[in-house]
Amino acid sequence: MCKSPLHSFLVELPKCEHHLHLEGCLSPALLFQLAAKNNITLPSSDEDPAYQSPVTLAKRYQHFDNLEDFLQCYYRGMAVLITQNDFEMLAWEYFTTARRDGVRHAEVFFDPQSHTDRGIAFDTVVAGFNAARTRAEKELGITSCLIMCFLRHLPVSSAAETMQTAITGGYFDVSQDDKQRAITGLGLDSSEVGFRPELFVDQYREGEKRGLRRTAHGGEEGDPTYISGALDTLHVERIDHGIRLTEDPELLKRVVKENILLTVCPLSNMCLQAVKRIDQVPIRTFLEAGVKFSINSDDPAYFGGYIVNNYCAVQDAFNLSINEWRVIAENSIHGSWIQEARKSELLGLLDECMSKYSDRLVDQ
Ligand SMILES: Nc1ncnc2[nH]cnc12
Ligand SMILES: [Zn+2]
Repeated sequence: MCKSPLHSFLVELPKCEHHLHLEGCLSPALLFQLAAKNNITLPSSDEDPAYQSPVTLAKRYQHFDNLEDFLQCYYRGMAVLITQNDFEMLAWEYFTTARRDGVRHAEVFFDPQSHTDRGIAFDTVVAGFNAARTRAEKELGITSCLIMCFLRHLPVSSAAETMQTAITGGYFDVSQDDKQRAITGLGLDSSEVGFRPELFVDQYREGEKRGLRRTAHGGEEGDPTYISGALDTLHVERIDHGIRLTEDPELLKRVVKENILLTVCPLSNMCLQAVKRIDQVPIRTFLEAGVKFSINSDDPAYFGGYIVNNYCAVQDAFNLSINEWRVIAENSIHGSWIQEARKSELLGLLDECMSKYSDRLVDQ
């Protein structure tokens, strides 16, 4: 709950989430539950005292030194995900929380290599996630799409193999009736510095040829050349994070001109020490320069909150007006990879929300 009188408005605002790692929704409670069910031995107290209980693990998540420190916890925790139902439970936990937070559409990442490397079949992962997506659309009214990420710290040959598995399995075949099996886009995540976007040009070219949507993490810890590299060589339509864009004014102008959406994750940036305080996330700079962005939760189980917590943190730090929030919400809808009819529906909901609250809240 934020201190702002805009709190209920922020909850009700129809939201699109574009930067959410499904594996980043693995709460300490679910991790312990799945470990017990699947007979997975967690690290002993000598190895890592954080794994004593869900409470000690939650405490460990309160401080990360940087992205690398977080990624170690993130990959280690995934060992408990084994069956299709585990992946479904994980995604369902996300969707139910997202609905509570007013999310209407979600474009979610997953990291297949972190599972196939442990001997879990690609289809087990996708089938589990897609079962939750189907249920979320039916029972919660949340539309969604799935974005397959390559782990940039692994050899490019592993990304190439993953791409081949998805192609052979027909997961990119947009003409198939079984739409829930489909993967809509490609993403690029994990350790950024030293793993340049250009390495993955072949996979992205192949994806582009097949009509896949494209995004990549960039400018989270890496300098602005990680952003320009992704635009130039991977032909991405969005940049995930992108906060270091402010260090290159010419590139910032290009991002505006080319209508690139940044998927900003304020609580993540603070937890991973990219910024010291939320007011150092360049929200105001982006709004003033006309850079389009959405606000997202990244890995909510690790970073102290889901999407509304991120909206509230931004509101507490920047005291935005309801019209500035309207711009953010509109840009999130327009930047979504959805059909025009769904966009119109969401814009209609936004209009309703604005008229309900503009009478109640005096615009600052
Ligand atoms: N914030 C982040 N940056 C890079 N890779 C990630 N994988 C999960 N969260 C990530
Ligand atoms: Zn991320």
